Amino acid sequence: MANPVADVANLTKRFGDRTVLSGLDLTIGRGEFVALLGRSGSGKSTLLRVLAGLDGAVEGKADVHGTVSVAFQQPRLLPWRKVWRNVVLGLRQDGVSKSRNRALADRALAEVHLGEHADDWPLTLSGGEAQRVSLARALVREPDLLLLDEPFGALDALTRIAMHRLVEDLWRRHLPGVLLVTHDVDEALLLADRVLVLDGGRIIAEHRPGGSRPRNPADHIDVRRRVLADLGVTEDAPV
Ligand SMILES: Nc1ncnc2c1ncn2[C@@H]1O[C@H](COP(=O)(O)OP(=O)(O)OP(=O)(O)O)[C@@H](O)[C@H]1O
Repeated sequence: MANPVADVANLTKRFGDRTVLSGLDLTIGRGEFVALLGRSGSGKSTLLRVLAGLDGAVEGKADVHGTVSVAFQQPRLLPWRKVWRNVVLGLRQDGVSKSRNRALADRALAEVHLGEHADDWPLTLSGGEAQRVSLARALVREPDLLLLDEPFGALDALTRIAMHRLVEDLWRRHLPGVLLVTHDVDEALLLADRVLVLDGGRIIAEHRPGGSRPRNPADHIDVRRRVLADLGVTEDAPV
């Protein structure tokens, strides 16, 4: 693949005598939105942590070409810092001058439609708003690769739909690459160019829902069935 944003080859990760990732290969192209599905404990979060540079003790290659940011299932905001200060928490390590912080925070918060909440305290936010602050904190670094670790899992159904639209819109406008870990097959079919299934420490299947966006998962019933079969699920039940 030309000019990939992430390049993983023959990646192996062990915890003690347990091998979680085993010779895994994965390339994410510039401009691609990739979703990763897999059973609980299959190593999805482990792969994200390795790509985020949070866990370097691996064999093989896991290169990200550019900046990488992560948003997790829980927003992980510091309650004693105002919203905008939470957004810029990671910028110091990037060597960004403190004097630019407020402007960068305001811009990232505007991207997630929370401009008016910059001076609020995190505990006054709804769950969906807190998750959008977490997203702004990831966006403020202008990532080449955005890693999303089940970021919508804890949200109610309506907020989740709004977040899907927001993330798809952000990706389309200016995110070079997205890797979304999810348990929700429909979410993967809605958002991703490629849906990957992780099992036994490797990617065992790849599906491309295709079609025009915004998508309707109901238009992709055949792909859905194949993905579920790869996951070892025959019923239309949550994975
Ligand atoms: N720091 C660690 N020390 C030991 N084992 C770990 C550690 N982190 C993860 N593991 C193990 O690695 C395996 C994969 O974990 P991981 O969190 O990557 O799975 P996952 O696919 O993200 O699961 P889930 O869908 O439940 O979040 C699990 O068996 C887990 O217990």
